[in-house]
This record gives sequence, structure tokens and C-alpha cells, in this order.
Amino acid sequence: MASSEDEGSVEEKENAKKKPISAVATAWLIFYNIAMTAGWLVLAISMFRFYMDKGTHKGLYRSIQKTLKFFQTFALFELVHCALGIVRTSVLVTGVQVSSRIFMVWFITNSIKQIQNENGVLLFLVVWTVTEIIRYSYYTFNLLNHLPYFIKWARYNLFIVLYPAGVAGELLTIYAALPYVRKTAMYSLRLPNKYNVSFDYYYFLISVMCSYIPLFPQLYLHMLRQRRRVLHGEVIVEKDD
Ligand SMILES: CCCCCCCCCCCCC[C@@H](O)CC(=O)SCCNC(=O)CCNC(=O)[C@H](O)C(C)(C)COP(=O)(O)OP(=O)(O)OC[C@H]1O[C@@H](n2cnc3c(N)ncnc32)[C@H](O)[C@@H]1OP(=O)(O)O
Repeated sequence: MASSEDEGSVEEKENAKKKPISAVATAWLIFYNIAMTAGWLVLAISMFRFYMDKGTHKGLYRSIQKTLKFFQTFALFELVHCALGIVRTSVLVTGVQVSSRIFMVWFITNSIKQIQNENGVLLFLVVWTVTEIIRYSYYTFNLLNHLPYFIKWARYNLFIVLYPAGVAGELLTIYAALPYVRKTAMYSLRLPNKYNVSFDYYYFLISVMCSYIPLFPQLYLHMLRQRRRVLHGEVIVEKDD
């Protein structure tokens, strides 16, 4: 672990370790991050205007769902970026983060209209939106070598509250979906059938909720390590995927 006096040399070592990426990759990442920042900003403005007009969050999801689905699905490119090695992120960490979001959007909130007005949905929508505006603007300014300190500070401090809040919103939403899923047996396959396999979406959702117990602390600890590295210049040795 480096002391704060070593910060200069730590940064130099970190920079020396960075693999240079091609101009095309850099241009693509700048475009991608600007597009994502703009997309999440549009969502923030739409949500704010909806609430100002209607004075309630009922109907909010329905009004922003197309934009949300588009930009959250576009985030699959993040897996492509780490697989191609053009960003130095872990495929595993990014994979868990992106897949759980895609799952929440497509297989829970989009599929079950009856839960779209739940408080949990509002909670994760607000938290994701704040997080992503900060995260993608961080990447954009970083690539342009003009990163304002307050964005760096926000990226590596606000998650301390936003991450648990987002997870709470997601878990509340899945929990609210359970009675409907049990009643309708949606996405479930009962025996006997021609494939001779059974699948119960209700129990699958319960196992997804349980998987937050081992996975979320690992993501949170990963972010705390990143925070120490970026804000305090500590050298963190992480195991490869
Ligand atoms: C099929 C059903 C599956 C169900 C699974 C259920 C399991 C669920 C468990 C947990 C669920 C999490 C739920 C989650 O949705 C909740 C929320 O998000 S709530 C909102 C708060 N969230 C956050 O604050 C998210 C914080 N997390 C992260 O940011 C992530 O860990 C991650 C996005 C994965 C980032 O990971 P990592 O630390 O590896 O990346 P860095 O940002 O530090 O970047 C590392 C370097 O790469 C550069 N980089 C990365 N991306 C880009 C990019 N797009 N453009 C340019 N550069 C990029 C970055 O600058 C760093 O470079 P350097 O080291 O050189 O500075």
C-alpha cells in the first residue's frame, strides 16, 4: 500500500501500466460515453417533468420505458469493451452489473405491468439515473483528459449510498413481482411437456434475490477498492478474472 507522499510516483506507475488504445477505439468510447450521458440525462429530465406535471410517480415507468430499455440495453457494449480489452474493467464485475440491470428491465419491470407503479421501481430508476449520468460523464471527461474534481469525487463517493439504495429498489421490485408470477406461472414450464424439463420462474426469482447476498458485497467492496485507488492513490492488487 502506498503512502500519500508516494502519490505522484504511484500515478506514474499506474499510467505506465495502461495499455495504449487505438485512436478508433478512443473515438468510439468518447461517442459511446457522450451518447450514454445524454440518454440518461434525457431520462432524468423526462422523469422530472413527469413528476412536475402529474404530481405522482404513477405512470412514470410507462412514460419513460422506451428510452430506459434502449439505453440500458445499449450498456451491453460494456461487455464488448472489456472483452476487446479497450477498457481496463473486469468482465466478471461488469457482467454481473449489466446482466442484473438487463434482467430487471426486460424480465421483471417490462414483463409485469402490474408492478410498474411500485415504489421500488421509482427508487431504482432515480438511483440508476443519477449514477449513470455521473459515471458516463466521468468516463467522457477522463478520456478527454479534462476531468473536473467534483465528477471524480461524485463517482467515487455517491455510490456509498446509491449502491445499497439501488439494490433495495431492485429487491423490492422483485419481491412485489412474486405474487403475480406465482399466480400466473409466467415464464414457467410445468411437467409433463415435450422437452421433459420443468422451470419455475417464481423459485428462479427467489434464487436471484438470494444471489444478491454473496454478489452485492463483492461489487461494493470492489468499488471501495477503486475509491481508494482513484481518490487516495493506493496501489490495489486485484486477482485476474
Ligand atoms: C440473469 C439474472 C442475473 C441476476 C444477477 C443478480 C445479482 C445481483 C448482484 C448485484 C446487483 C447490482 C445491482 C446494481 O444494478 C445496482 C446499482 O447499480 S445501484 C446504482 C449505484 N451503482 C453504482 O454506483 C455502480 C457502481 N459500479 C460500477 O461502477 C461497476 O462496478 C462497474 C460499472 C462494473 C465499473 O467497474 P470497474 O470498477 O471495473 O470500472 P471503472 O469505472 O473503475 O473503470 C476501470 C477502468 O476502465 C475505464 N472505463 C470503464 N468503462 C469505460 C468507458 N465506458 N469508457 C471509457 N473508459 C472506461 C475507466 O476509466 C477505468 O480506467 P482507468 O483505470 O484507466 O482509470
